[in-house]
Amino acid sequence: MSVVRTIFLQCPSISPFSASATSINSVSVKFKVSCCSVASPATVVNGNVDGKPSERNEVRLGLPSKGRMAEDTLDLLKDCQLSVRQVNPRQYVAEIPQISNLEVWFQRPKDVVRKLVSGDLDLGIVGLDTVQEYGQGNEDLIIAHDALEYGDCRLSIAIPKYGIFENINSLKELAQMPQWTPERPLRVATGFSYLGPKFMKDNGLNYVTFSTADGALEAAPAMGIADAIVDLVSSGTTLRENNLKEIKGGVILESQAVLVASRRSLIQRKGVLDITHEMLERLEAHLRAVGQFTVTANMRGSSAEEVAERVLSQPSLSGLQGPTVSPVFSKRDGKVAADYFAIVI
Ligand SMILES: Nc1ncnc2c1ncn2[C@@H]1O[C@H](COP(=O)(O)OP(=O)(O)OP(=O)(O)O)[C@@H](O)[C@H]1O
Ligand SMILES: O=P(O)(O)OC[C@H]1O[C@H](OP(=O)(O)OP(=O)(O)O)[C@H](O)[C@@H]1O
Ligand SMILES: [Mg+2]
Repeated sequence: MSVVRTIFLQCPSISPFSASATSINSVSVKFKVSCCSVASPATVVNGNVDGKPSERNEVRLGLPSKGRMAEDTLDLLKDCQLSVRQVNPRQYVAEIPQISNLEVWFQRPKDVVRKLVSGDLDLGIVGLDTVQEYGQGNEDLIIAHDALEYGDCRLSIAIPKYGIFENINSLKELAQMPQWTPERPLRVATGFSYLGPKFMKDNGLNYVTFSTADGALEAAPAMGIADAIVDLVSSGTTLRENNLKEIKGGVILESQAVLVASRRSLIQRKGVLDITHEMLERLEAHLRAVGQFTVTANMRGSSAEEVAERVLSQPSLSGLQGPTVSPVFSKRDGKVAADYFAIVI
């Protein structure tokens, strides 16, 4: 448990002369991950030939080396008492002292996914969008934890608010626009060249072409390069500032950071399953504790039982178990007395 912040309570019914609340950093959680068999036939891939794990003894975890996920990932692991120790920031390999036999490798998010597929990494933390885009439905990739509660965004189609799109508010309406023909298809700019076309195809948009771009996609419609874009949206500010809008039925994927594992590694590489358990227990313990607090307050009373009774008379104060009540001793007129009791709930 670590102290994150202290608040002072003002609660007349328990008349505290002081109280503090400490956010709980972890609760006890036990996980069981099991893996049955490899669902897909073994393929020949770099570092992982015929489904056999490559020759190494260490378990490898890939983390984002850059971008917005990099710092948040290290912060989350630190909150789970899994501090990543990097000898120097230019080195791409690091360790987590609490887990022996684990190597941490810093890679671009898309390379974390590619290297999981190739067998050069066993575990990784990236956004679900990156797993889906670069994993392309590969059955070797298993989402071990699907909600690490940061990196929230959605992959969405956006179109201009103006011109021929002014009254278009749904994917259906977009698909039915007479403008799109084999000669003049809907032009979509996206960095998601797997998920974008797949979604359009699955939703019956036939006359569509895609162009790829790495950044500032929101400028493409105004520049006349594209009619629509498929990109990540979080607050919606970038779309708004560029006169674009999302449409009904146009969300391709809801994404946040996930822990992803290679199925073959879980089954075949010694230590991967145990390390995955250990990480899941720590992650879940931390995530479940978010928003829970331990409150310590000193209450006046004639006995511990009387104080406990008053606390328990308010179900919202009882907590999961407890309260713990202990006398607070002070010296008055040369005599030791306990007029107050410390409650912990
Ligand atoms: N605006 C956003 N808000 C929240 N999370 C986001 C946002 N944009 C992206 N993400 C999440 O963060 C991940 C990394 O995005 P980021 O833009 O930091 O890196 P990148 O796209 O790999 O790098 P770059 O954009 O420089 O090519 C994305 O895959 C997605 O899961
Ligand atoms: O809805 P918002 O909160 O405005 O966020 C959306 C923007 O965030 C991402 O871009 P990023 O900041 O990663 O820049 P990039 O285009 O260089 O990837 C994404 O590609 C959008 O452009
Ligand atoms: Mg980006």
